Amino acid sequence: YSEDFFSSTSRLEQLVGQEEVVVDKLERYLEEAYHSLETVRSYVTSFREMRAGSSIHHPVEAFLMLRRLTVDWDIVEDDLRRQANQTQETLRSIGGFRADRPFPEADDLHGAAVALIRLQDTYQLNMTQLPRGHIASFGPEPAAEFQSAQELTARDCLFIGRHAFSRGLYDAAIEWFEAALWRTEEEPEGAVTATRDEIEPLLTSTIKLHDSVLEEQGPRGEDWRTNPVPIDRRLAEQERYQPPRLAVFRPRLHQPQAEAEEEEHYQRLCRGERLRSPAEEADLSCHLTSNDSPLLLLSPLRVEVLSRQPYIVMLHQLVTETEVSQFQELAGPRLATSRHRHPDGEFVASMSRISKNAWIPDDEDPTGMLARVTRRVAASSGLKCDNDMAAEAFQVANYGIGGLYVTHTDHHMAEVPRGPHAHWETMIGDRLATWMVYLSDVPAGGATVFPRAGVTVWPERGSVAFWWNLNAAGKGDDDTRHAACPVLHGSKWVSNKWIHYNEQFRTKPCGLTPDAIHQTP
Ligand SMILES: O=C(O)CCC(=O)C(=O)O
Ligand SMILES: [Fe+2]
Repeated sequence: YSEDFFSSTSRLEQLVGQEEVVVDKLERYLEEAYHSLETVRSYVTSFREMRAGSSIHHPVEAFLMLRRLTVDWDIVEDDLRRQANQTQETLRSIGGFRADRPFPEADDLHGAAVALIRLQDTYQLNMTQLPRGHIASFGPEPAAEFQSAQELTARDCLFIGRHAFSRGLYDAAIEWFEAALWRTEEEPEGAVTATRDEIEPLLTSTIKLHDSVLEEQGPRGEDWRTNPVPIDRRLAEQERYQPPRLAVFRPRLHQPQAEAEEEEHYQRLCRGERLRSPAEEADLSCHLTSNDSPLLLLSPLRVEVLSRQPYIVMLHQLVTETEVSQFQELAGPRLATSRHRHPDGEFVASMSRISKNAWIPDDEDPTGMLARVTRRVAASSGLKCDNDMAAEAFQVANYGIGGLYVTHTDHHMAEVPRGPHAHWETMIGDRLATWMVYLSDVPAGGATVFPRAGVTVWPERGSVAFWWNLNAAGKGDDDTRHAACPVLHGSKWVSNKWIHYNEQFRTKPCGLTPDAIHQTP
């Protein structure tokens, strides 16, 4: 597989530097080309002026004409030839530059189109504003707005619409084709990127298909999606599309959810909606604790309890600004497209996890920073982290625009492990707890959400989300199912440390009941 660009902002930042080199070459070429073309232009102008007014019977005109066709012509020819060489040279130089390093391919553009479709969907972005590059933020802070320097053209909207169509997202395709239509009207004459004639038939046939898919197959399936009601008024008036009463959304927390329901919870939490009632949130609080660790005596943990059951906390400002930067520097060059575990135990590149990540063992950090933070993980969790069986190496992840991680559990040993690492996994036990530090603020989107627990965690640079995936007896708690929301604006970096069950048996015994849970720090 080739390393893509769209799945991480870190990679996109490198790409800006690369494009700049190409643009510098083009700019130099343009300057030289304009210079050469100047002599060609003055030759042309000189002839035109003579034709317009004077007569060849004038001796000066006669002289000038002969000069044009001899001396001047040599110069023009030289300049044209020089320019041809420069064109060749520029092509060669840019070609060589591009061949030496990775440049994006069609897949990257498709990835970016999918990201826009997904962002619009998850955050219910306003379709009259998005094509103009205007988005509003979602987050704990007061709403902010982000305006891009450039806008999407009619052709861009058409491209994205086609993309939505080919993925069976007929509702989104219609919205993008409609956007393409009104964008054509805003484009100045002479700079039109797509025409009505091109878009309208597509829109019409998509609406037809939308309605017939909805009529025959329903609004949602494996590989298609439509609006709940047909676009065609006459079809929409049918009895079956008359909702008897307004469908009210009622969150159902702390119980297994069907896929569509979990998705609904996920999207609402990503947008910052509250799914828990005030009564359910009443027992949440903040406290300071040194968690019985001498390491935290002078600077206790600043714990914000986000959920009691499952126990999820934010440990505010536990990693310093310098450490955060060091994490990113260590991980940057090692980032590779994230993979996920295929049912047969192998790891495959993934559309359910759009990010790049890297694993960094503590002893590969010559500064000793990772080892120091690992000791802080142990102190703040009260768990052993000092060998390979107790805890995994830090995993650092960087998400791209629209980058996400679909809902999952971090524990994965409800079934007996299979695949090449099965023996090792059985020996170390499942992932008891997750310690995840945010290495960046995210201006819009990018929250970590728990659809069943009804919790949204907003990224905060230097702060740590910590939760228990297993109960005290080592059984997986599926209410910890969680996901990373798509990044709407910004760059999201996190680093995880997963702490395993079996090595903790001396300090974390089972509880008095089979379903006792840990609720520290
Ligand atoms: O990035 C996030 O917010 C969550 C990441 C996560 O769940 C994971 O890496 O397992
Ligand atoms: Fe996770």
